[in-house]
Amino acid sequence: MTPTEPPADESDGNDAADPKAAVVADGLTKRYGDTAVVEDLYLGIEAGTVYGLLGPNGAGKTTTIRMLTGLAPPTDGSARVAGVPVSDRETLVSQIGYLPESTPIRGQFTGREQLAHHGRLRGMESREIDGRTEALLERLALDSADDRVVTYSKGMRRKVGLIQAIMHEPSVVFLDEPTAGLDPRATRTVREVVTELADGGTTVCLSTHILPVVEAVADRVGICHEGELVAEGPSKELRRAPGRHRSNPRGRLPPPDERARREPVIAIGAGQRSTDSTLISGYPSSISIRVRTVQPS
Ligand SMILES: Nc1ncnc2c1ncn2[C@@H]1O[C@H](COP(=O)(O)OP(=O)(O)OP(=O)(O)O)[C@@H](O)[C@H]1O
Repeated sequence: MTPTEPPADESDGNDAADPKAAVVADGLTKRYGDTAVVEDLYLGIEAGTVYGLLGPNGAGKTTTIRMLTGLAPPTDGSARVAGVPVSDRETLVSQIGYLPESTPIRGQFTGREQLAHHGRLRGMESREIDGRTEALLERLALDSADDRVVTYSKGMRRKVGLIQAIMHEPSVVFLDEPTAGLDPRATRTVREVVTELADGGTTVCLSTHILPVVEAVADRVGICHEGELVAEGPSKELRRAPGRHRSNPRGRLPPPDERARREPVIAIGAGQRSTDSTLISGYPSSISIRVRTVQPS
């Protein structure tokens, strides 16, 4: 059972009837061949909040987002986003925005042209496209909008992708590693934009393997490990053991006792009884965390 699986005695275990639920996943599973890369995922994201999917490389974050955006059909289970079943991608696209892990680039276009093209695909009027584009280019400090996107740096492409994801003012936005390739200043701006979206009533679901990003913006956090949501709870209850650090810079695995001291501990549900503990190993990648799954005592 995943940490968020509804108790068996709840009416039908489906939050879709809850008007506050913008994203509901009900036993969502994705298998490739015999391998389950996302397994039995139960998730409910309240409208107007920011949800962070945190986990190391290969944990299943992108696959989860691709299922929730209707791009990867689930092998099992179901999900609704903004009240729309993810199987109905045609209806879903008007409700959602999506920043994929690799920013889609139309090499022959300038940044401005790419955004205008996307706006038209989303049914926006020219005046609306122009207004939103100018406002967001300024907000994200992207001043090369008339250069061809093929000449953009990774960070600039990320900004174009983010504008594309939000310019049509969707009710739910999915951001896959939104701060990847951004410098600290741009990272701060993106965090602010995410917070502003939620303040304006937009629901944001973002994936990252960077703990401070989640701590800064997310209302709730789900920790993915090997395709399962191993812990879930309010981000303000994330706890890191003092004095522990992130990773071994040389990428060598230290001895187990030293490893245990070095790895940050995340406990969700502070002050509650710990029931088990799972080591999420990411060596030598950028996240290596021990998760203590807790439940009320
Ligand atoms: N089309 C596919 N066919 C087979 N396996 C796949 C496919 N797509 C993803 N996987 C596998 O599913 C697992 C989860 O991948 P996913 O990209 O969802 O993880 P992630 O948490 O987003 O990782 P990252 O942070 O590196 O992007 C990985 O082991 C990956 O190799």
